[in-house]
Amino acid sequence: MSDRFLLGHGTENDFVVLPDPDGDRWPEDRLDAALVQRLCERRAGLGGDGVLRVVRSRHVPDAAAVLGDALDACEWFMDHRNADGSHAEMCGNGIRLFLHALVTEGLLDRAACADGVLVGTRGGPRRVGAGADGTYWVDMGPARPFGRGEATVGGQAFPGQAVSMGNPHLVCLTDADLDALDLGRQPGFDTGLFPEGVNVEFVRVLASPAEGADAHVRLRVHERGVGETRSCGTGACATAYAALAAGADDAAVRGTVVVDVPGGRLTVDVSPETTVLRGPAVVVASGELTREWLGA
Ligand SMILES: N[C@H](CCC[C@H](N)C(=O)O)C(=O)O
Repeated sequence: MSDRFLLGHGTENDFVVLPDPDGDRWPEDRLDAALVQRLCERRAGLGGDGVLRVVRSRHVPDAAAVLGDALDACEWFMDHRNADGSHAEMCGNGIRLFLHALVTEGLLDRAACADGVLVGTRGGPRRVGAGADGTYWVDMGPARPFGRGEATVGGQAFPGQAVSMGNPHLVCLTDADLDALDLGRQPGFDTGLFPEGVNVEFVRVLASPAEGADAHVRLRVHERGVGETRSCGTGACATAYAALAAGADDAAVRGTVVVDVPGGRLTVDVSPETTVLRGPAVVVASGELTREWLGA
């Protein structure tokens, strides 16, 4: 049995990638929350914000329930876990790395990805494609606002917009000094609005968007099930929606937003119909987990 892994990232939101095409290397009962936590530890393990298992959809027990009629069209399934071992519905940086890993592992031809490949996720099917510039794009589906909330950090309140990208986000537009925020612990939030927890973005809207962009923002993010990360793809999409919506009525939320995250730059195209996320993906290294570590 191969215990091969890859390490990679999308704008420094990094993941342990476990190639498991036939579902026999890392079945659900082996890749449990405890092993995910150990893999993601940055000293005693490989280190990562989460784990991406690369597996054909037919080998994922809950794939039929989340994909429905799209099951046969999604050969591959992104089995994502947060660093704490929890499942999430969607991961925007992770799914770009997922497609890139399929290409680097020789399981998919990059040239066949220009028009996009349908990938299964626990948030449903998502189309992911290879850009001509070496980046990847993801059709993330429409941003869905679902109320107003408030985050608290160090006793300071930050009003925000609740937005679902399949997973829940609270986007707090603020003039505060983002670098002064202590995101070493989970910001306070309304558990009534977010009963399953929430990813919280703190966002500065910058002046003078770059050429071709309708808005330019900078964010820091505290991710559900992880902690502060260098980037969050679904968070960038939720943020782009909220930044554009702040100045328009919901029906007219449309535009291109440049999102600067601590780990790099993402671009998001927002429309009432859908949200397209664009950004890089890098496979850093590959290797084998040792018997010693696995048996530890
Ligand atoms: N922590 C998130 C999942 C990962 C999202 C993020 N890494 C991304 O790139 O979208 C959640 O529990 O909803």
